[in-house]
Amino acid sequence: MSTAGATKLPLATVLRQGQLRVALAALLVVCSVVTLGAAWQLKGEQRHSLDLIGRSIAYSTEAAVAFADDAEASRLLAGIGSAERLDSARIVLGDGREFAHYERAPAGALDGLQRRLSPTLELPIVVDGRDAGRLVLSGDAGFLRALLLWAGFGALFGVAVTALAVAATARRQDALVLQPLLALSRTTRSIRQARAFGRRVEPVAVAELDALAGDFNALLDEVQAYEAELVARNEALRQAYEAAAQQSRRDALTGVANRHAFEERLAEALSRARREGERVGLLFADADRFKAVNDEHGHEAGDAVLCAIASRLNRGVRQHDLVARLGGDEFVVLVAPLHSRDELEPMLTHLEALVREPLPLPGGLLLRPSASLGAAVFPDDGDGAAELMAAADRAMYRRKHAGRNRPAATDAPP
Ligand SMILES: Nc1nc2c(ncn2[C@@H]2O[C@H](COP(=O)(O)OP(=O)(O)OP(=O)(O)O)[C@@H](O)[C@H]2O)c(=O)[nH]1
Repeated sequence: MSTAGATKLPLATVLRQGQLRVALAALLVVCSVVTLGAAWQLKGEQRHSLDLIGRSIAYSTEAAVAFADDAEASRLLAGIGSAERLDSARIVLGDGREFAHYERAPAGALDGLQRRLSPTLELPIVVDGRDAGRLVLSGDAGFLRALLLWAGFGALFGVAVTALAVAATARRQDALVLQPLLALSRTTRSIRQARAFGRRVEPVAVAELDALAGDFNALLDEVQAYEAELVARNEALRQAYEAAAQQSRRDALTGVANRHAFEERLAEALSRARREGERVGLLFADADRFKAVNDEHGHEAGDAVLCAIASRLNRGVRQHDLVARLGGDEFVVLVAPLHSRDELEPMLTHLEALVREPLPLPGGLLLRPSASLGAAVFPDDGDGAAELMAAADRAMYRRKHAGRNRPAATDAPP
């Protein structure tokens, strides 16, 4: 049976309706059986007593019939009939004539029904050994009416007691079954909405529901552990990604920015400078006679010189300037923002002096690295990155050819 789309009934309604139906059906069956049983039993008793009353009347009226004293017969019928609460009593003679008659007065609205329910009895009246007539009696069904009334009251009382009992049972079921189920439902919803997997369902009194709550909490334990594992994995991945991203922007030998990172920063600095109307300085540095260092002292000494140049350039620039190695023995410095190109010449001199500091190497070797630097300025020496790089490179070569390590003019006048 599919219940998709159908109106959903609350559990409380289903339980209460079920209980009420069962209780009322049981009440109806009990009332019916008790009432019918009592009626059947009473009717038997009444038939028996009507038989005794009939015999008594037949005996008492025998003389009146024998002497054709209908007045006496009627008096006797009325006396016994009213004392025994009969509906009616008649004496009918053998030729069919009514000899004497008693009829009680009608009793209320249900009198007709009562008379229909009344048992009847016919007895012969024997005078001197021959049939002189017959006695026709109709008993009193008032007891049946009373019984039906009592059954009705009993049923009403039973319905009231049943309703109270169902209400009390429903309250208990509410506390033991419905409320825990509703709490489980509320907790599930709030966990789903807030993704709060740390919440737990409270233990409950009913064993099966408590087992359900326990299973639910165990499931939450697993979800929480799984979520924590995912968070840890994500964090590890994020850190690995960041380290890789950092790594991809660093020069492996010297640790300063590589060409890729430098080109990005230069492009950003130029677009900002265009927007804000600022200047950007670009320094190009090339180690002097570096090949000779490699050739005379070995590749490791050459590497040490490259690392020293990188760290000395880094030491000599402002905090927000960027030193990068383009490759081989070539370095660049991004000076941004630059307020005046006059700032560059002292910077070049300072950096060259820093690079020239003696460099002790393992084995007691003492080298004096040197580098030639040239500068270019945006927008004076070029509008784009390539033009600026070329201008700075030219300035560096002029300086190098003018005599390594000696200050040289920049590519364009200030
Ligand atoms: N040790 C080392 N040497 C490198 C590295 N990359 C490039 N080189 C060497 O650097 C040298 C570059 O020499 P050049 O710039 O052509 O010449 P130079 O001797 O510096 O001459 P000038 O610039 O005219 O003074 C070459 O011999 C390259 O083999 C590196 O990572 N480590």
